[in-house]
Amino acid sequence: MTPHIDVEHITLAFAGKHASLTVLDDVSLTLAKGEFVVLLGPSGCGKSTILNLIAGFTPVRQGRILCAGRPVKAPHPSRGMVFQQPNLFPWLSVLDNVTFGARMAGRKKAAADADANAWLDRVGLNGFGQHAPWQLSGGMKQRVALARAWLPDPEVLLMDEPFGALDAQTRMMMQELLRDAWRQTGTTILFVTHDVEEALFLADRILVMSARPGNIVEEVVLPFGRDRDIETLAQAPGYSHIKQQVLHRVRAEARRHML
Ligand SMILES: Nc1ncnc2c1ncn2[C@@H]1O[C@H](COP(=O)(O)OP(=O)(O)OP(=O)(O)O)[C@@H](O)[C@H]1O
Repeated sequence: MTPHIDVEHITLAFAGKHASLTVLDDVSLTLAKGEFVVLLGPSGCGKSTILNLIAGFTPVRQGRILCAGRPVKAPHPSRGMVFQQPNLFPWLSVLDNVTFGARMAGRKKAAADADANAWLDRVGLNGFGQHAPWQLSGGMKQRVALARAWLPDPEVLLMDEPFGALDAQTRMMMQELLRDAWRQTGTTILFVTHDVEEALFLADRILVMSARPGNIVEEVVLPFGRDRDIETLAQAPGYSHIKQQVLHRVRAEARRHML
């Protein structure tokens, strides 16, 4: 089967003041259509850089990236991005934040509003469309960011530690909400986190990266199926073993980074 996202032999260095910094060294990975893949790895190993390359924000210099068989050359609405900070426009209502991109792309307001309201409903924000961002909690703002990212019906969502700034309870609710939305839409997702339990709950497959220069050093296919209960997943056969395996690898790479 042709992969939906195909990252082939990417090497990338950033120019520094005195020398260049090689961040990615011959990285290859693929995502199948509708797959949920989580990237884990030490700080600075190049996880966000991979997302930026796939999004088209950072130009590919060595290697190539294909999305649905076509080379990625620039950002495109079919590849959405969600960041740790929701980055809402403070002067716009929740509804106008969600529809902003769609309206800039020329969609009629009534149609965009109808779709945005359906998304606000889906993320549990029914009735909040006319609120201002400052009237929302951190978790609610991030739900707006999810609705905004999903509104153009992207084929791929790139998520850079989207729940990293949330408290533990809110984070769990957001993880459940994300899994539900993903299962309904079938969007292909590449998700970056430092949290191994988050990865175990969300992913079909986990990719562990080495310390910089980053490369994929381990791939773990999770055997838990797609019906997962966040409260009982830890009792699933193999969970403890896989958690230990992934944690061990991530910590070993992080230690290597510190040396
Ligand atoms: N535009 C840029 N110019 C120069 N250096 C950059 C640029 N973007 C990233 N870097 C450097 O590339 C390396 C990898 O950064 P990146 O943000 O991809 O890491 P990360 O794995 O996502 O880290 P973290 O887990 O801490 O968010 C870092 O050393 C960073 O300083």
